[in-house]
Amino acid sequence: MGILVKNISKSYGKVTALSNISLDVKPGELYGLIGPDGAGKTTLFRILTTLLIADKGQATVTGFDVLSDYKSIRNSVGYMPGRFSLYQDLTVEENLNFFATIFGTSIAENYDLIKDIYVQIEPFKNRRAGKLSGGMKQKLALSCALIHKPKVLFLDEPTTGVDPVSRKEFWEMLKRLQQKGITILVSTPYMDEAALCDRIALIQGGKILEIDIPKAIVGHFLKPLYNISASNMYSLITSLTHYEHTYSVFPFGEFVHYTDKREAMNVEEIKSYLVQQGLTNIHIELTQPTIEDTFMELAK
Ligand SMILES: Nc1ncnc2c1ncn2[C@@H]1O[C@H](COP(=O)(O)OP(=O)(O)OP(=O)(O)O)[C@@H](O)[C@H]1O
Repeated sequence: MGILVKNISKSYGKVTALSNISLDVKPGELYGLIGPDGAGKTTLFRILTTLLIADKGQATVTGFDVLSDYKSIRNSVGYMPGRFSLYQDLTVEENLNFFATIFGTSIAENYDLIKDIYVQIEPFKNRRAGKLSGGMKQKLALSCALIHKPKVLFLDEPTTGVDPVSRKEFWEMLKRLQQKGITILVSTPYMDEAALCDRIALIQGGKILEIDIPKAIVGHFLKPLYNISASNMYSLITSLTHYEHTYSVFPFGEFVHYTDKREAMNVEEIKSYLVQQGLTNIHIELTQPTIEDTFMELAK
């Protein structure tokens, strides 16, 4: 009994935040909700943590219904919202004590579960939360979300605004929590983090584009994909955007990711077109699609 979402819809006035969303998260799964800002991720988290009521559809968390059993859900889940989950004027230790107290427990009682994470911020336990770095705030917020031993953990964009090293450490912590039997639903706008989940749902504009294991998601990208580079990135993108055979083009690190409308594409033809456009140092090679490519294609 993990999380079950069936045909959930939610609008704010004229804005449709979620449109007929269905998904299921298996017990013990690390499940990613992947999508850009405004995709509807926070709205879904708020519905599942019983802070918001959906307009339509049903949802259960560990078998409890979000409407009729909301009290049981609140006792058995941990929620780390994207922003403002900590009391900035309380110290690290006071924040943790506060969250433990409202759930009728103590830091000592559940220390085992948070130990790995908390030891890293314990040296700063007398520092106010408002004065912590992004990575430290994130560790404290996770400790607070875990202090009552939840069965399910909801993490809304936990790595947004966090440096790459702390992001990596954070995902390692999530893997360890998963091994302790906690079901985790995590949202992120970072496509590279998607590959670290057992399963992912790609979401945009309140709709699910695709659900699968990360490896299989890239299998949904069917066109040959090319890495193209040249002396001037800006005019490379502009030229390819205006090329009559272009199907898709977008910047990808030091390259442009390109697909062609034609069944059989002629690399030399593109090269000579780009030379005509005044570009030099042109390199074109086939490449493997990433989750980001698949997302862009499905969102088209
Ligand atoms: N209280 C609200 N009133 C009106 N519109 C809202 C409200 N909350 C969210 N929205 C709109 O609903 C849509 C989905 O927002 P939501 O916050 O769920 O997305 P998100 O994927 O979490 O993105 P973000 O990371 O930007 O919060 C957006 O268009 C947003 O502007």
